[in-house]
Amino acid sequence: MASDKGVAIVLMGVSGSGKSTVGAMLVNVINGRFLDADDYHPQSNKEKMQKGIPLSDEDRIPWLETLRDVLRVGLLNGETIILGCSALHKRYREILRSADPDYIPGSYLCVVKFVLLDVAAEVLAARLEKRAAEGNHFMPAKLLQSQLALLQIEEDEGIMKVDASLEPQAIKIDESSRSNSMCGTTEYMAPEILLSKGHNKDADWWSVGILLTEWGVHPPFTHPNRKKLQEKIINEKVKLPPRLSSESHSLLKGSKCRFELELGVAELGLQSASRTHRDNDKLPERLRGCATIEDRGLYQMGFTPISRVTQDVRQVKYSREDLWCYVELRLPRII
Ligand SMILES: Nc1ncnc2c1ncn2[C@@H]1O[C@H](COP(=O)(O)OP(=O)(O)OP(=O)(O)O)[C@@H](O)[C@H]1O
Ligand SMILES: O=C(O)[C@H](O)[C@@H](O)[C@H](O)[C@H](O)CO
Repeated sequence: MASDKGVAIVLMGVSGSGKSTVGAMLVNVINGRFLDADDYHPQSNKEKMQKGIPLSDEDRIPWLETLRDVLRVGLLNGETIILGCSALHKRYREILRSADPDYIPGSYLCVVKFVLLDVAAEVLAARLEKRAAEGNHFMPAKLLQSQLALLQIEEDEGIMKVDASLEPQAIKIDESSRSNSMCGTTEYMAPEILLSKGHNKDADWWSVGILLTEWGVHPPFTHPNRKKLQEKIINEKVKLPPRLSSESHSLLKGSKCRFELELGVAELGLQSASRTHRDNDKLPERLRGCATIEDRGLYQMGFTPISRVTQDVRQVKYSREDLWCYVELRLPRII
């Protein structure tokens, strides 16, 4: 089951950014296991770096594939793994993401998450020189430039960036930190995503609200022209038609409100979709096909992309009553 899959947090960054230091601290505060990618380098890679020669793709790819395999075993066992790994380039991160057996390449929706430890070059150089002087690491400071030259992240990847030039105790890795990634289906996107203002999990609540409105009433924002659609989402308010039942009104006016209907549904509602198979016996016969909403490949921190859910809902063509019945059955978990 997708919901039983573990999660991997890859602390990434160039040499000296603090992957081992921060990783060791992080496992003390979350119930997880720390893996240091350096421990998986073959001796030949270490010797090459020791000689001051940067690794090539040929050196890195088998190493990353080994890490991928190790991560996969952990994920399938439901573990939380913190991996300290440079993962400097997108092509390297894609190998690590493929540890998630359901990962669709290029989607970046995956239980393997990346956190970039961001440190100014001069701070890095000072750290590495100090470490080299202490003589307890194979990586020479002179390789720093080649590492910085290779480091590249793309906005779409939704990588969390943390300021790791601070003292280790002051470094905050906060899941609620704002992301600037923009991916998904426009109809379900919150205004702050469209405005690239940075967003947090509230944006997921917005999407759930849109979904429920679509199920219960009609899609609140539609327009054949994408730009016009975006303008509508940004500028218009969602209205709840009075013809809905009082039960539906109270559902839509749940306590964790967001916009005018204020659909108060937490991210848990999205996670609950993954448990659909398990709960099927609790559903009326006519609703059991709703299991098709499960798509293990499309999870991101327990997030089921709404577009996929609605697409499946449309395909099975349930009546509005059926859908409300389905939503209400999920309610105890959703709110
Ligand atoms: N936040 C920090 N503040 C000050 N010093 C730090 C900090 N983080 C790490 N260091 C020091 O910098 C050096 C490199 O740290 P660490 O080994 O954790 O980095 P790394 O990213 O794992 O490096 P590498 O990839 O080369 O193994 C160590 O000497 C460590 O004590
Ligand atoms: O991709 C790489 O070039 C390597 O992972 C390096 O980053 C080293 O392993 C590490 O920095 C040594 O400590």
